[in-house]
Amino acid sequence: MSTPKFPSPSTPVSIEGPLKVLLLENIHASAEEMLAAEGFAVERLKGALKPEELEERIQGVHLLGIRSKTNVWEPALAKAPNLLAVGAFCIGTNQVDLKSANTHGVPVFNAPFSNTRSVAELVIAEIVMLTRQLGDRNREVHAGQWRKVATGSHEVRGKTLGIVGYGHIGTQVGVLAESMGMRVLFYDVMTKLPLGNSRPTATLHELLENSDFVTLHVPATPSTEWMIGAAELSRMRKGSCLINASRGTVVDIPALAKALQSGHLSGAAVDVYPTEPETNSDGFATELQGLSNVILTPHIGGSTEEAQASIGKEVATSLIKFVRSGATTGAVNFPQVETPLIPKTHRILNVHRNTPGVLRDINKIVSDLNANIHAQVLSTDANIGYLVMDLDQDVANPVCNAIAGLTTDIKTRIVS
Ligand SMILES: NC(=O)C1=CN([C@@H]2O[C@H](COP(=O)(O)OP(=O)(O)OC[C@H]3O[C@@H](n4cnc5c(N)ncnc54)[C@H](O)[C@@H]3O)[C@@H](O)[C@H]2O)C=CC1
Ligand SMILES: O=C(O)C(=O)COP(=O)(O)O
Repeated sequence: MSTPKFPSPSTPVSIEGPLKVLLLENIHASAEEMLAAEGFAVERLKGALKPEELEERIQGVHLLGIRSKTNVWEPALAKAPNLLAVGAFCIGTNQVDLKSANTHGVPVFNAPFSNTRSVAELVIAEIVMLTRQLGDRNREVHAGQWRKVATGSHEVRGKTLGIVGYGHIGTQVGVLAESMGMRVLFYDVMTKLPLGNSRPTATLHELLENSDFVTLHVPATPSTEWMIGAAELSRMRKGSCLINASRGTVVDIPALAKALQSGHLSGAAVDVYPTEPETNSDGFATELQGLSNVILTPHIGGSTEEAQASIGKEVATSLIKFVRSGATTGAVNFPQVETPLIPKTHRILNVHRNTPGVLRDINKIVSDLNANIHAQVLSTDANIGYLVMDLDQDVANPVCNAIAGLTTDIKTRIVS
């Protein structure tokens, strides 16, 4: 395990003027509206930022909003000592160095459910498109060719769908597929409740060998990196199809291209790629371009108006609750604390290194100032402790300044 890098601020988080919010990647307007309504100064950009660009733009930012593209790594976090939180307006948080955000006292909030149905519906559409070769037929007629064929076209009814990753998206795909008469298998590293008539397979290989369509719904983790390579593709049934709307690092694309060119696979639908452009004005190239019965989409699985509006509201709500009360419920990398504000008190939020004696030092500061603690909640993880403390208003500032001066302090602020 790498030793965590802790900042040592020695002063509380400084917030002069309105809270500065930077929203990237065309985050839905609902988020900007909610955050601006709180009196925050919101800047909203359409594209993602490269790591070196983010290191520049993040300086002075209190709340950062991203989607799946912008990487938030340690160098950027180290240049944003006043960054309070990151909102990942999506599901996946693999683009954020979660451990570094944790040790910098920065909770990361995402929207774990809001776009799952959108992805599931895209996958169902792609299963039908692939089995009827609609992409090719569509292109041919647009080009003035009339190629009416049944060869290689099949009904989905009675075919087998194999789902890799039976989570929020995979389960919805399974239910929708069953409603179309498909047989559903799934492979997951966790024991899952099979919905409907779906059935788990003991191994990934068992799923690959018994499916007409394989769809991937796993997160980007070390265990899923390149999990579908040449060996796995060769285990898939001849004439079967692969769908990837999870992460680009799950599938070895050159190997997929070879499996398609050889005719081993009869089609594929790919929505995510190992590297993707930061903005819509950038070009894009992949070995899959020009191959027949291959559907290529620009990471739009979650891109519906319904999903984006819902995500915008959900993550903005989490960020506002954290700013106003310190609630970390739902943060993917932080100790979970949520406790109601107490009238006529000032709330101190303190993130510290999880070493013995910190709470003793903090409570000594409080008792030396004869302060009355109305409420105190502490939650810890391996690296940090997160303390929420409600004090009499007249002592909160000196206590906050003294706590921030402790060598174990990571981030301390008073909830205004
Ligand atoms: N293309 C797009 O626009 C979108 C892509 N996604 C991607 O889809 C992924 C899945 O989303 P959800 O279903 O909401 O996540 P989830 O966390 O509900 O489900 C993921 C499932 O994968 C399983 N899993 C993890 N590692 C595995 C492995 N090595 N082998 C087999 N199963 C494994 C987990 O146990 C879990 O059941 C997200 O992490 C994200 O990367 C999500 C939304 C939109
Ligand atoms: O929700 C996810 O994890 C996604 O991949 C969606 O990504 P996006 O918000 O479209 O950049």
